[in-house]
Amino acid sequence: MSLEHIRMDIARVDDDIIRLLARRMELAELVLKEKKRLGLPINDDRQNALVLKRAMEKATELNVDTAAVREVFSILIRMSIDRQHEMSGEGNL
Ligand SMILES: C=C(O[C@@H]1C=C(C(=O)O)C=C[C@H]1O)C(=O)O
Repeated sequence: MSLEHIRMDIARVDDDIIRLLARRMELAELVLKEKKRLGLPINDDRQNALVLKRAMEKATELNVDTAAVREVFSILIRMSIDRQHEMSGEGNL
C-alpha cells in the first residue's frame, strides 16, 4: 500500500474515532437524565474505575500501550463529566 493510501485509511480511522466520541458524549447526556431522575451525583468514582479497568484489559488483549489507554480514557471520562455539568447548567465548576 502506498503512503498516500495508508494515510487515507488513517484519516478514516480518525473520523470513526471522532464519531464514536460524539456517540459517547450523547450517551453521557442520557446517563445524566437517568441520574437526575434517580437523584444520583454526576461523578461516580466506582464507575470511573470500572471503565478504566475495562479499557486497560481490552488494551492488554489487543497489545496496545495500557498507560496510554488509561490517559485517553481519563480524558474521555473528564469530557463526559464536564458535558454533564454543562447540561445541568453548572458550567465547568
Ligand atoms: C457516564 C457516566 O458519568 C460519569 C462518567 C463516566 C464515563 O464517562 O464513563 C463514568 C462515570 C461517571 O463519573 C456514568 O455514570 O456512567
